Amino acid sequence: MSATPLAPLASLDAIRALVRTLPGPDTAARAAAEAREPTLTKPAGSLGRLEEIAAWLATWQGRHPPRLERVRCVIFAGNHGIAAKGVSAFPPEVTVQMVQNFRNDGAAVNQLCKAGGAELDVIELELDRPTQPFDTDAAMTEAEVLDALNAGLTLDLTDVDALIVGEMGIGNTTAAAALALALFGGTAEDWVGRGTGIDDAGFARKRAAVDAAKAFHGAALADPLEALRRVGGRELAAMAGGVLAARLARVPVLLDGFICSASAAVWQAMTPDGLDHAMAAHASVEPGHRRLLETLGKRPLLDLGMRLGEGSGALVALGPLRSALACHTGMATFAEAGVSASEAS
Ligand SMILES: Cc1cc2ncn([C@H]3O[C@H](COP(=O)(O)O)[C@@H](O)[C@H]3O)c2cc1C
Ligand SMILES: O=C(O)c1cccnc1
Repeated sequence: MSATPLAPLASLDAIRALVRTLPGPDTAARAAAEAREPTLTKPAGSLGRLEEIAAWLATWQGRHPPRLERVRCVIFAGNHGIAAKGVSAFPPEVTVQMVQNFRNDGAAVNQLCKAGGAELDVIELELDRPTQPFDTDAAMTEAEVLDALNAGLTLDLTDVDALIVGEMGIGNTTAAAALALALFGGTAEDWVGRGTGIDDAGFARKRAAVDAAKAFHGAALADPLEALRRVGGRELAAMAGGVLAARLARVPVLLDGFICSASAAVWQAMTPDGLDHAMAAHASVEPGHRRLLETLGKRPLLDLGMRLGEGSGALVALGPLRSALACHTGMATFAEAGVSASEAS
């Protein structure tokens, strides 16, 4: 386990090197969780995916029993040059206005943190300096994307049992679509959805922006970190950084919706096991999200028709996580309870 917080990394190559040496699963902790499960007073497998969650928490915390005492939710906010091109139903100033709402305890994420038992932090990433419009330029310079990655990489995860990263950034479903296309191919139609609820004309502009980005950046998008720099955004890079920091600190991650998942997907595009410590909390209404989760091989825990971002879907999924943990750690075994075990051998 690495010391936390990490020192900022000096280059994208340093991040590439880090991704080549990611810590793997703790197989002893997983074995301990899997050994306990059939001893508990229930028919084998009867708690369904709750059993899988308990083993996953143990595996990626490197601890049995796992725990969920301290859950951290960090919202990163960034502004996007592409938002000036009419790709969102809302104006770009909503980003900073919503940050104020987070600070005033007025947003969905504030209520869901309280309901789910998570600490909330909001990190603003140069809101007065939007990224460049990525259909005609690279969104960020190398120094800018590195700074944003480091905002997540240097999160203090000491004693944190699970991490949720969320975002606020008007226009960022367009950036997420462009990033998903860069990482996994396909067409703009595959990845572009209506985000905050854009009308038909705006939806066409969104697809055109993603098509234009594909044509403008071309083969340069083949490298995942370069794709993040060219078509991503500050909050996307920071979320990716946070997900990587969590892997190094042995902290399991709950992925939120489309923007969060596309950002984290950079690591799986770089190395096949890059997101094994992350579980898909929910399936967003944004159609690109389902496609992305299928591509990543991740089955969402919940499907509640949500399409908000802010970490909201991941926070709701703390319910099933806490339920899984309560059963795994609190249930009596057949021997303890004097309940007869199954007669099937
Ligand atoms: C009031 C409000 C609160 C939000 N909270 C999250 N988002 C979500 O919507 C934005 C992405 O959608 P698009 O790409 O269509 O702009 C992001 O800020 C995302 O976090 C919000 C959007 C609005 C308007
Ligand atoms: O899936 C998401 O996270 C999402 C979808 C629409 C708008 N904002 C976020």
